[in-house]
Amino acid sequence: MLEIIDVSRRYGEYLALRDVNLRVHAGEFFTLLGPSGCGKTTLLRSIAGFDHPDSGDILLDGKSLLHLPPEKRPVHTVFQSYALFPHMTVADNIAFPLRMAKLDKTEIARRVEEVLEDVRLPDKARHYPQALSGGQRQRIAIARALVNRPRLLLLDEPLSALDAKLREQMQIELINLQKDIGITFVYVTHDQGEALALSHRIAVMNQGEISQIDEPAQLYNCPGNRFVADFIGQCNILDGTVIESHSDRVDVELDGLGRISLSAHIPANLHSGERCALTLRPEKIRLAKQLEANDAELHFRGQVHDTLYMGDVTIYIVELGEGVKVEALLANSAPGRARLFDPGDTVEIAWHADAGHLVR
Ligand SMILES: Nc1ncnc2c1ncn2[C@@H]1O[C@H](COP(=O)(O)OP(=O)(O)OP(=O)(O)O)[C@@H](O)[C@H]1O
Repeated sequence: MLEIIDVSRRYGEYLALRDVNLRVHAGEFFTLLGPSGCGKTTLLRSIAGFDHPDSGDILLDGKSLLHLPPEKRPVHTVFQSYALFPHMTVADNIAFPLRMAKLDKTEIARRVEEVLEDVRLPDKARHYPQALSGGQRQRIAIARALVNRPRLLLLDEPLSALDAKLREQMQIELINLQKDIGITFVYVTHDQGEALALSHRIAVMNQGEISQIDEPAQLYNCPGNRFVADFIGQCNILDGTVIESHSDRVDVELDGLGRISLSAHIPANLHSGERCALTLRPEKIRLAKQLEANDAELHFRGQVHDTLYMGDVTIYIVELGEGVKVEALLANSAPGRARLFDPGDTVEIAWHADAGHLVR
């Protein structure tokens, strides 16, 4: 439905977008995720028409948007700051774009009522924005964006002004709202947790380029490169060298840990001598005083270096030798103690041979 084709944007010397290509499907909740300055807002503004690419094209249903000014594009943007008019009631705020479009009064009233139902605030029509909570204001801003029935809703960090509890509640509401109304969402955030929770697919951006586009679980479990592994969630990144690459497995010498053999999650065309890294999520690691041997697993012995008590879980940083440390995470399901092991304790750790994901 939305196609970004070879889009580049330069600000002076700085290349903010570099040959960006992506496709968003109709009805999809699609997220642009990346650290500050990676270009996600520039891309969103280019879709909205507030910025113009130097090269490339942006198509909606096969037609280029580039020659259209923002107000002529069938697209609406919701910003982090709600941008509601404080002197107007909620109903007047929502009606504003319809009045601009000179719709008749009964049609305006009908649509305002309908969209207030969509965002589940039908009784707030006569209130002023300052009488609403942050979450309610953002829902009204979304209602105002939806009232014109855009083909595409662009959302630029719309929840970042809300506190953590309210944010989670609004995330659930956004998922349900998008499902109910079926409009395509393109969402911008630097918060990886939010992206994983909300999106059908995520484009991870790094320095103006798309690093990987995938579904949340795929991005988390099978990162395509070190940047994605590191940016999404906690991750152990164990450097190594390819010893031998076969059609069905690869042998890798992990720095300070020795040789391992992997038969899944292997990048294509690895060659002997090439540097690589095993990416391994902390919750995939088993940790105990003693672990029974299991042929499917890789076993190591180490010493607890630090512990971090997080309430629900405790993170154990275990030194496996020669300065190689891994982070393992254990749920604190038993009541009472904050940690099972203390710094200095000798422990055994193990992970399934295919639990990690090899990247270049
Ligand atoms: N109008 C502009 N003039 C010059 N440089 C700009 C302009 N707009 C953005 N940039 C630069 O382009 C890069 C990408 O900016 P952009 O706002 O797209 O990043 P972002 O990923 O949205 O970051 P953030 O999350 O901080 O908003 C940044 O380095 C920024 O400084």
